[in-house]
Amino acid sequence: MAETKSLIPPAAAPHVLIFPIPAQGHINSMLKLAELLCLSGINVTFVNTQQNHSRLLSFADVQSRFGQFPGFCFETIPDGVSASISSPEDLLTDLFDRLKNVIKPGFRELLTSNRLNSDARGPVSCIIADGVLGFAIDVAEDLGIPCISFRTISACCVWIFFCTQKLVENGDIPFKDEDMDRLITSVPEMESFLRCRDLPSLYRTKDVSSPSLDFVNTETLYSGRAAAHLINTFDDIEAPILSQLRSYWPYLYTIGPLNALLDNLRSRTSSLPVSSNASLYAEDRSCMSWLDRQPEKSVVYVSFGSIAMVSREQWFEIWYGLVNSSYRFLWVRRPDSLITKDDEESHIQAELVDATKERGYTVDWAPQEEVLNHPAVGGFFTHSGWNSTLESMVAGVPMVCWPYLGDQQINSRYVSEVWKIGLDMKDNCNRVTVENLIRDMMNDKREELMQSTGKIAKMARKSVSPDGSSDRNYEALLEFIRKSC
Ligand SMILES: O=c1ccn([C@@H]2O[C@H](COP(=O)(O)OP(=O)(O)O[C@H]3O[C@H](CO)[C@@H](O)[C@H](O)[C@H]3O)[C@@H](O)[C@H]2O)c(=O)[nH]1
Ligand SMILES: C[C@H]1CC[C@@H]2C(C(=O)O)=CO[C@@H](O)[C@@H]21
Repeated sequence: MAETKSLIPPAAAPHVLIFPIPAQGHINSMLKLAELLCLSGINVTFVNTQQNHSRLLSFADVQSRFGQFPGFCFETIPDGVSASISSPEDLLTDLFDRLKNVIKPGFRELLTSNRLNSDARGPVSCIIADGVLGFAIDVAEDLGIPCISFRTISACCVWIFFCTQKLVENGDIPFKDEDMDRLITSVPEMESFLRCRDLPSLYRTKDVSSPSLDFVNTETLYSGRAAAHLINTFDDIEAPILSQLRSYWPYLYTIGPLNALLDNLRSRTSSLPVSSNASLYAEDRSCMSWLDRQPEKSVVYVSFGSIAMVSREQWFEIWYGLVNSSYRFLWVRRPDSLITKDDEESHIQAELVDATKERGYTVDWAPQEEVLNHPAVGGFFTHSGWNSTLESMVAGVPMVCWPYLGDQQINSRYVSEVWKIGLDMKDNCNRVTVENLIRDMMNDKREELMQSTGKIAKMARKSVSPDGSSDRNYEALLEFIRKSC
């Protein structure tokens, strides 16, 4: 990978505009890409919606992280602030409405007004937009510049969305029976292990033309119009799927795990220690000193990402399961993640509170990448969001997976059946299962899990090191961006 000594881009450097959908998992990976491009001497404008931008300014030190790059700047567009969200269905519907009615016109206005043109960095020469924002491709076409589509989920999930029509023709969806363990054979490369329950959660609908599934399918097909495609994955773990996708998307650059690629480029180009914090929530760093006091590999880290919501019943099953497993735990309880009904009383058993004081620690939000790399952490109880999955792979930490929505159902199947780096608790949230799987991860099945975890972590590091697949693809991406300027 070419080194860049100066952080000031040359006068004729390309100007890339990066645009994620307004969600934590998407902003995290796209900000990593933004930093990589800055380190490679590219000018970058990063577009956030207003609300997320103020949260980033409040909770993540993005100003000092990006202040060192004179070629970088943030822009904001309106987001259409929504009422409080009380269910995952509301969350998706609300997001899709805001994308259509507020964010899309705001984005077009930003690019077609003079706001960006008076910029000393020159006009935007290329857009990198979230893979589900097809309208950005239209805007790029109107401006006569290329749009690169960045899909932030796993390649295996993208591939399933590609196969929706086949799933319908084969009668696999909508599900006709209650047997969620039925094998699905119409997704090439997954015939031997894909069950109904492993399909992305959007397929759990009686209506295959439901707005949410329709949105994702339409966007997946539409993104074929993009000039190139990025996925935050690496070839070693998803090779068969990637060769299928490459027959549709010839310029598909796999550049993951982005957190590891960024660490590598940072260590080669700059000596400043920088944090990757891109949190939309206030991080509680007190958990790091708590971890410092725990024995090596003794703690189960528990976090279900930025979107998942748990019912009160699930919350208590998880809590009992953790306590009954007897392992130490650090649990991220995002304040907006617990679904409560007004009439519910909170009788928390003293035994739970006492056991938590003794061997548990809870925070609203944690510095997750640091936590996963802390020597005291021995396992990750996760919702299988794609960033969390990659971060765990890189840190070499085995997982217990409790998938919630979207790609998480298929990610957890790959974790348990293909990569064998974790155990899948899908659709089965009760205290006994939690207890048993935590014990399996931390003790009974630890040796076999650690063997595969070690192998995958090594592959991940190799892919981002000089001449690894992701490193080479990143170079090819730079070449593509430079040619388009
Ligand atoms: O206490 C916490 C919890 C999480 N994180 C970070 O937040 C991100 C969470 O991302 P992810 O694991 O992908 O989960 P979600 O926030 O749920 O992400 C959404 O976006 C992802 C990328 O598209 C999808 O894979 C998920 O299914 C979708 O829910 C990760 O980088 C974590 O390191 C923290 O920093 N602190
Ligand atoms: C909020 C969800 C809608 C689309 C995103 C997605 C994708 O297909 O890229 C999957 O799950 C979530 O991350 C997003």
